[in-house]
Amino acid sequence: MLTFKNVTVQFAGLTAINKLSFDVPAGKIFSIIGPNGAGKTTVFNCISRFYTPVSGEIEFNGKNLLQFKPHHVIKEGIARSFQNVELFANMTVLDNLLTGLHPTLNKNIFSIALNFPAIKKSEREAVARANEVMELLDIKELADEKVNNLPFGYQKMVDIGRAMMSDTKLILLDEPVAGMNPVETEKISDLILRLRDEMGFTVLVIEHDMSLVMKVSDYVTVMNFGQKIAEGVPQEIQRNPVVIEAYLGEVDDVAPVN
Ligand SMILES: Nc1ncnc2c1ncn2[C@@H]1O[C@H](COP(=O)(O)OP(=O)(O)OP(=O)(O)O)[C@@H](O)[C@H]1O
Repeated sequence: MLTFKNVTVQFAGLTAINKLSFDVPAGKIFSIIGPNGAGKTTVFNCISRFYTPVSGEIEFNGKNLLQFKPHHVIKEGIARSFQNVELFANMTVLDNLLTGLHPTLNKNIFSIALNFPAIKKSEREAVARANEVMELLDIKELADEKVNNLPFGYQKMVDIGRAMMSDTKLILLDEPVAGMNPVETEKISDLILRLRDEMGFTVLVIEHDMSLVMKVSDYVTVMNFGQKIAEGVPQEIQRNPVVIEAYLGEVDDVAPVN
């Protein structure tokens, strides 16, 4: 579904990503791990089209992603949840979810001002989609709750819910459990599995929490200094000495895989 081919990104002499290649298959959970500064967020910023590589290709469903502007990327079916929850704190859960549709709505300001019937219809459809998403997330009773009254774990769910609002195929999750307690982490890891299994999304995750990565991932790519140093299923990654040295700590510290 998503392919990086020899992608290189540089910032004023610093190579943030160096000839990186990987393939994210449709319907899978694919994780990118690596130490701080390895280049993981830069990968997401290339996919979102905030950054443009100096060389290499990025394809999404067979299309050249580099031809698109950031708002077109969303229309192509790629949605992103950010490292820090970026919701409208004083707005309700329902209204925050509705903002997830904003980039895909194609209405001009005059038809909105004149309150054309087509606008009423798309409003109704948007609210219906938000209700569907809240049902999937099991947070329907929170629809009218202001987001800043919710515990952090629920705010993250709303953030992910917003990414589910449009016609999304690939969801990018940037450190979805950063700052969460174990109960919240468990809830989000269950949600990530449901995104794949019950809702049919493909998920690309950046995460430092190894228990989550090992639990949810179909495939893991490991980056260090902008390069891919390993790739495989979680069990292979957990045993790979190069990965252990670069990232996971001493060999003796790594728990055996069940
Ligand atoms: N806009 C930018 N301008 C200059 N340097 C940048 C920019 N974005 C990223 N970098 C640099 O590129 C390198 C990779 O950064 P990136 O944020 O992708 O790493 P990361 O693996 O996501 O790290 P972390 O786990 O700490 O979030 C770092 O050295 C970073 O300082």
